[in-house]
Amino acid sequence: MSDTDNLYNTSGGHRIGLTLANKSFPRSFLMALAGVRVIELAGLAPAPFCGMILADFGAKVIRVDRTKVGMSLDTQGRGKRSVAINLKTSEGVTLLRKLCVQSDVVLEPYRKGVMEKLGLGPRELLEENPRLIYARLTGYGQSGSYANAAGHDINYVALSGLLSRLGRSGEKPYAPLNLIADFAGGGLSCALGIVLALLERTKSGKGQIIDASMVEGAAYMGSFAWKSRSIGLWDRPRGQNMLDGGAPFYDTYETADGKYVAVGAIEPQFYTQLLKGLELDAGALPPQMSVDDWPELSRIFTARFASKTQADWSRVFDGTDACVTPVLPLAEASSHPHNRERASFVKDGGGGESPRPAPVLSRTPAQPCLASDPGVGEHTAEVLSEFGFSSADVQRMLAAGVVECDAVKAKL
Ligand SMILES: CCCCCCCCCCCC[C@H](C)C(=O)SCCNC(=O)CCNC(=O)[C@H](O)C(C)(C)COP(=O)(O)OP(=O)(O)OC[C@H]1O[C@@H](n2cnc3c(N)ncnc32)[C@H](O)[C@@H]1OP(=O)(O)O
Repeated sequence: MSDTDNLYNTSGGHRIGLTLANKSFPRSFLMALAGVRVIELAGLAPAPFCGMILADFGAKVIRVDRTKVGMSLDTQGRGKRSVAINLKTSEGVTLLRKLCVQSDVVLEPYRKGVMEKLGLGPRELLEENPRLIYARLTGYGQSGSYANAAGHDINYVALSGLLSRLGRSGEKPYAPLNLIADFAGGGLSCALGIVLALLERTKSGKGQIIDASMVEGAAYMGSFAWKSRSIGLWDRPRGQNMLDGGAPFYDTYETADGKYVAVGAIEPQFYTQLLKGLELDAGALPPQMSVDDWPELSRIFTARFASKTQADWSRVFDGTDACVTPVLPLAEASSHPHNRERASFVKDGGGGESPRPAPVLSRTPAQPCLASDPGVGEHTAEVLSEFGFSSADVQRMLAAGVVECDAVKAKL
């Protein structure tokens, strides 16, 4: 039995406890980022995802919410605690500075200059805590002529160059959800920067500033698109190349029941398996790499795939190297046998399903918190007490509107 088997059961994806080398350990000690304290200033999507990754792998993440907002828009709040602070008061600013002095990482998602205006820029905070890692996650970075502009994922992907390559032939560029800049190039790459800075700090003893631009993070994530131009992968217009929907052997097809399958049979030996499963005679078809014949081959494949249901095609192709898989809706991904066997999805206390943190570390895997996400100010009193504030201090700040507490959720 592997360590992963011990960590997650294989029926519903619930964590059933941690047992390594026949010993039981408390949850927090075994995670890779145990002992790391993170202050995350509440943002829209990329910084919350970054904070959730850090929390999943064991960091203590405190989300700083605004006061008077009622509810949080953070859907990536797993494993975090929330403190609500009014940073438009000088005492709120002083309070945040005190939290940062005792922390390892501050993560801020605001437009360039916002933190400096508040007196919370890297100069001030690193002077008070030279070990602090100051992560700035923005769209355009801290310099350049767009640095002050508002924007969202689609704008950052556009400026990275990648959006020009995404979309079907003859159609306009198409942004695939907000995955590329917000999450791959933003939250995930910022988390990598933080982990790298934490690693480096073990040698230098010093913190540093991370300038995470989503334009650059997206472009970097897409390095393959730039560097594989040398082998002609992108010579044709958008949507007419091998990996962007142009090739019949790398595409999706509708099945008889209105569902879809994904085909990725690139190598000749896998392509042979695809033709075999489709019961097509290779000798009667144009060669696989005859680009001019791709539209014709696509029509043949389309007709074939439309003749059976998705489940029929799974029966044909499962267990072969044809590289054909069902296109699963989100709601069905966790119940696919392969994902179920690996417990790739977890259920939280409220029954909501989401992906288990990846990758799996053999000795110190992530253990996602299955409790409900924090409400705004749910942990204000608890966290401030941990940072050394007396309950009289907290009561005074509550009365002055410097901080807010969700009394119901905090069970005060
Ligand atoms: C009707 C609306 C429904 C909305 C439903 C939303 C559902 C979620 C949907 C998620 C969509 C995700 C989309 C696709 C994305 O791409 S998210 C990525 C967005 N871009 C970034 O994060 C890049 C970096 N950030 C930014 O560029 C900007 O923050 C922004 C996103 C353009 C928003 O700009 P803006 O609202 O003007 O805010 P900023 O200039 O950053 O200033 C923030 C102001 O808030 C203040 N603030 C912060 N914390 C506190 C606090 N605790 N207490 C009191 N005040 C606080 C700051 O001081 C600052 O104030 P000020 O300097 O403006 O006076």
